[in-house]
Amino acid sequence: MRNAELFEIARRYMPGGVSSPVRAFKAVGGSPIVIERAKGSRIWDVEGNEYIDFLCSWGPLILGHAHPSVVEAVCEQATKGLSYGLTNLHEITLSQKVAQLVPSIEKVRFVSSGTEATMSAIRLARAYTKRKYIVKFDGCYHGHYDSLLVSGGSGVATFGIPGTEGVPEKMAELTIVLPYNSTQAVKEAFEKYGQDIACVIVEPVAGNMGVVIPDYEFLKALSEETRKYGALLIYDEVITGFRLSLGGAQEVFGIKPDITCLGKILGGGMPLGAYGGRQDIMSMIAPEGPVYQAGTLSGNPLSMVAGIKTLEELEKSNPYHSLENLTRKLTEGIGEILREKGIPHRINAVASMFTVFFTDGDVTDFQTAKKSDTQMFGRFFRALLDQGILIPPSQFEAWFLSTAHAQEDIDIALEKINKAVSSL
Ligand SMILES: Cc1ncc(COP(=O)(O)O)c(C=O)c1O
Ligand SMILES: N[C@H](C=O)CCC(=O)O
Repeated sequence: MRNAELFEIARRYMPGGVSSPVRAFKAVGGSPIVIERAKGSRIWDVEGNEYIDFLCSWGPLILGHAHPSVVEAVCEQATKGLSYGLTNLHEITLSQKVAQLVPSIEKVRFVSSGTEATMSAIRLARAYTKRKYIVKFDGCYHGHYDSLLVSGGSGVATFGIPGTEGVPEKMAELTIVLPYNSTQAVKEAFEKYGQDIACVIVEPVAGNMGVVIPDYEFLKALSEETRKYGALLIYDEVITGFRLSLGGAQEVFGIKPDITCLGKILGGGMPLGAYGGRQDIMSMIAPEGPVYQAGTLSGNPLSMVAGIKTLEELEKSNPYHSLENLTRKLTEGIGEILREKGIPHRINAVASMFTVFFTDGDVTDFQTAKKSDTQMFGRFFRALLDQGILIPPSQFEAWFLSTAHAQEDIDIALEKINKAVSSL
């Protein structure tokens, strides 16, 4: 069956035909492709069309699709049991590895998604500080937990959804939303509400309004203000963890948050999230402390072995420098193509994640990201798809590279992007 026919069936039985809104291609038009298989840097739809994949499952696949050693570990584990409901050997290995790699983490709790990680981290911060308010930033996305949907990025931004439908007003009122990269706004908020703020949660490099690079002074101010007022600093490293470096954004910027949320790469393509931090904070979690958080499938052995193998591969090859170089070649090439055609754009890139914004102004926060020409992005997306290039189906998301992408993929991709842009 063809993509469109299958998606019609999908629409009949799943809201919007999808399991997560961003997959519906609504912001770019046309019918979504339906995926059959993937390997390395390539992905194929049910019609047999091959694409070079820069979506990379929204970030987890830093080793590319179906990396042999990850697949082997998962297959081997599957023969030994899919879930135990009790502590397993692999959880112990992965917790040790996470504590060893991520500078701020002494203890870690595994959950099944990034959303669970941020939701639980907020609960923990509120319990630790005995305060109610949380601070988040306009255009940052931290999963779909009630308190964090306010002014969210990702699909909330893509579809222009307020993010508060179904969220009790009393809950939404406890979230203070500030502009990303505004040190002044942070200082003013702390002057006004400082004694009631439990935590600040931030994407240390924003990925969900498209990639936005943090001003170092802004990150420093978050650290200083939270410390000064006794609030906790939560780094949501669900995207940046193990993507910017083995120790994540906190290692790159040399700033230790109080709590770190992880996901995506941590599970190497299997469902996995985690939150961790200092001993004194983490010991508030049940059964050591009074903050309840649990999960039937938490610490699932398949996710654990996929995560362990992924981190081992990253440790072995330390691919960050070459990933960044390859990303630079791609972004410089795209920049050249767009410049030649006179198409206004900005490209924000950090390590192996980047976004091409169709705007003639710098993108430093959600307000400036929103100035992008989303109609142009839609045409660009579809022209690329026709050429066999898959990118995130929204202006407000990040493209990713993996270690499976080779120079040859970049050369082919640039040729195809050139053709696509000529047809716009
Ligand atoms: C920075 C960030 N935090 C949290 C989440 C939520 O993770 P998940 O989709 O696994 O619930 C995402 C992505 O969805 C994310 O990009
Ligand atoms: N931007 C989101 C995560 O980073 C996209 C994943 C999703 O919502 O399905």
